Amino acid sequence: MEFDSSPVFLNSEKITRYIDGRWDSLISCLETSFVLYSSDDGQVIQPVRENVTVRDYNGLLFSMPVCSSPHEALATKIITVYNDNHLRGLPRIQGVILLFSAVDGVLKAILEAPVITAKRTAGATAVATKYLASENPKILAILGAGVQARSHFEVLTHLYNFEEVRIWNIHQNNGEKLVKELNDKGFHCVCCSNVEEAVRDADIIVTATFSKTPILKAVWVKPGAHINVIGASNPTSQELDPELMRSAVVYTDSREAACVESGDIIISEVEVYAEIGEVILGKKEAFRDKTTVFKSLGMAVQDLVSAKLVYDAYTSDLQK
Ligand SMILES: NC(=O)C1=CN([C@@H]2O[C@H](COP(=O)(O)OP(=O)(O)OC[C@H]3O[C@@H](n4cnc5c(N)ncnc54)[C@H](OP(=O)(O)O)[C@@H]3O)[C@@H](O)[C@H]2O)C=CC1
Ligand SMILES: O=C([O-])C1=[NH+]CCC1
Repeated sequence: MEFDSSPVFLNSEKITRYIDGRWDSLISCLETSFVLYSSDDGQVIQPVRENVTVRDYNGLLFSMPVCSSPHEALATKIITVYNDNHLRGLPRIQGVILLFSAVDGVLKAILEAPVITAKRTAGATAVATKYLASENPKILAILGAGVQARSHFEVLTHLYNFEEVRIWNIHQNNGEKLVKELNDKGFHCVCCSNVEEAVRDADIIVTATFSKTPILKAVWVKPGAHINVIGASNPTSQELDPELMRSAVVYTDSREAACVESGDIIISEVEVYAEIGEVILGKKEAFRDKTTVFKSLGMAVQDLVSAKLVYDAYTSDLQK
């Protein structure tokens, strides 16, 4: 029997070709992944990710396995997160996603992780924002000016027509660089010199930084705003002050992960009200008129559905 076992290797450039301009398909896949995960009927098996600390170099190694029966697929994302890599001129997040057939265990593809991680995280935020933000949001504030800030800008301006987009970054020159890059493409964004100025009256806020301590305070946030908390993905880091966490209705992607991984939840001692999948399933309410927090940690099933979207587009292109 002939058996060609070679998996395809999809680098960032190829992935970008098959994922760019496909926000609606990606958002729809991610919505499905939230539903499958929160259905709790064994269709998705996703343990809490493992991580190893690289103490000497301020690094982490994450391993994120998952099986999705409806997709007949298995995946594992393996990434490193090195906080000081900007000093080396390297990305802080690197790695690969391995995509297997669940039917026979064949490794189908190896995909570079950064582009998918950027897009699927922003796409997941888009799903949460669609359910939790007020109708017709006018002001968007993004805290951070890195990879996630860019992909969140892209997806949220795809979904909404904002009157104002404000960006704040710890190093203002990097914030200004991003604002210039976006304005050169025809957008109109402003760079703010402090967080309070950036979030004043904002309807939607994104925190996408590597801060370990809170950067966003309750007193600065308009009641009823929706906040997507993307950073602080470990039990000792926070992006939001505990008062803000306690005054908001808190949603997350995975309750099981949030209770062991999210400093914003653990240190603030808040209850998770619902997984976003439970809201989509109609099991829990979406409080659009209250201040809401979506604590995003990132799930392997999001990587699986996104990798599959790219792989399927690539293989159907080959058959043309
Ligand atoms: N929820 C999820 O699914 C995912 C979450 N993440 C998390 O999102 C966050 C952003 O990741 P990503 O955009 O890829 O990273 P980048 O390195 O591209 O950007 C990081 C941003 O954080 C800023 N920053 C660094 N240190 C601090 C600090 N002490 N206080 C405030 N801002 C700071 C950086 O500013 P400057 O460059 O000027 O130093 C930069 O704007 C990280 O916490 C990461 O772990 C990432 C992937 C998925
Ligand atoms: O889900 C993910 O890929 C990550 N979450 C935190 C860092 C990377």
